[in-house]
Amino acid sequence: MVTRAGGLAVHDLTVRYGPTTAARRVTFDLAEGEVLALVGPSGSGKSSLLRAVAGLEPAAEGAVRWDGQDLADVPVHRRGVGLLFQDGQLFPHRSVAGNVGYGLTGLSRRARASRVNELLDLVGLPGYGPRAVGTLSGGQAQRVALARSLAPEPRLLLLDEPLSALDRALRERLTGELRRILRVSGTTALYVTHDHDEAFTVADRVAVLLDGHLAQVDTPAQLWRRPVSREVAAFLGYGPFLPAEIWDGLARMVLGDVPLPAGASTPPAGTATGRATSQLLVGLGPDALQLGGELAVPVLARRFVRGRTEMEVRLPDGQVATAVTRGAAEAAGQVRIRLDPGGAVVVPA
Ligand SMILES: Nc1ncnc2c1ncn2[C@@H]1O[C@H](COP(=O)(O)OP(=O)(O)OP(=O)(O)O)[C@@H](O)[C@H]1O
Repeated sequence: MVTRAGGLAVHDLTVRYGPTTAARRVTFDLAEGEVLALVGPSGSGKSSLLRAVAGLEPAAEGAVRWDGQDLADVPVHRRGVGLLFQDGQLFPHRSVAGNVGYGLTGLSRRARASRVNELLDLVGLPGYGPRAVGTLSGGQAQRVALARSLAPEPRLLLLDEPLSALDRALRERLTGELRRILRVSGTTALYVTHDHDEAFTVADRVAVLLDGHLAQVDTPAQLWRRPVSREVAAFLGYGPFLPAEIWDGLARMVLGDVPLPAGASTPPAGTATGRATSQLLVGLGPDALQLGGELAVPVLARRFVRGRTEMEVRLPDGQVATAVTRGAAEAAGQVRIRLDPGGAVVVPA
């Protein structure tokens, strides 16, 4: 990987707690102004990595650099990083303005008040300065915490599950707002979340951490269309996986043909166009199976969510998959399904 001169460079970083290796030889970089999300299942090492970048956890091996400078001997408070956690932990005895202005030292009273107002505008809470923090809703409190962490203009903002304590509707709304706020303020940020949808919304690139190792770093679109492995695809929500063979540039399997990804100049390793092979898997995405095809399959369960019916069906090979249709649909014991090839991905077996 090419390490850019500017911004953050994490190189071969390993984080250990006694015998437990939480992150193993992780390498990535982050350009100034870029937002990178770090996603992965619970226990995959996301927080440990973030803490090591902040300097809250020592690196067992490897390096964290900013603009080429090794930060190993730079203490947390001199790294120029801002931190925002799940519970923003506002100072309860300070007003909103007192919280936001907390890290603003060396400014005149007037300049400080003006900067606080600017930040409250940015996070959508104009006029909230005099409010007691105890009177804020959870979403408002988290926005104040964000304003406080942005106030001193940290060169790097580290966010660890900043929205996960909020309810789903609020989380979805604030995710979009967070993206806007980070863009407008030009903030360089590392954003930890276990929710890939949140990561896709907020970040320019997404890094998938699985069991302590970095499995893939890509743009959201590229990650979704071309997960590098079954494990990454499964984390993103693809599944079940069905064995396939390549024939003339198509992955052929029991439910139909799936084109190899656009731009895939060569088939995945171990395969050859025009020759049968058992080296591939097709992962079904959430919309890959639609009602109204040829193949009759038994229905195991049905639910109506967000205006569409999702049916759990049993595929010919015995695996359980989800077939969807718009609107509310009744299901007798069987339905006919078809594959939408655009909703499936091809990964190495
Ligand atoms: N202070 C600690 N002491 C010992 N082990 C730890 C410590 N902190 C984390 N671990 C272990 O390191 C591994 C990675 O944990 P980490 O919290 O970094 O994962 P995570 O991906 O952030 O998980 P989550 O999404 O659940 O917060 C886990 O096996 C965890 O049990």
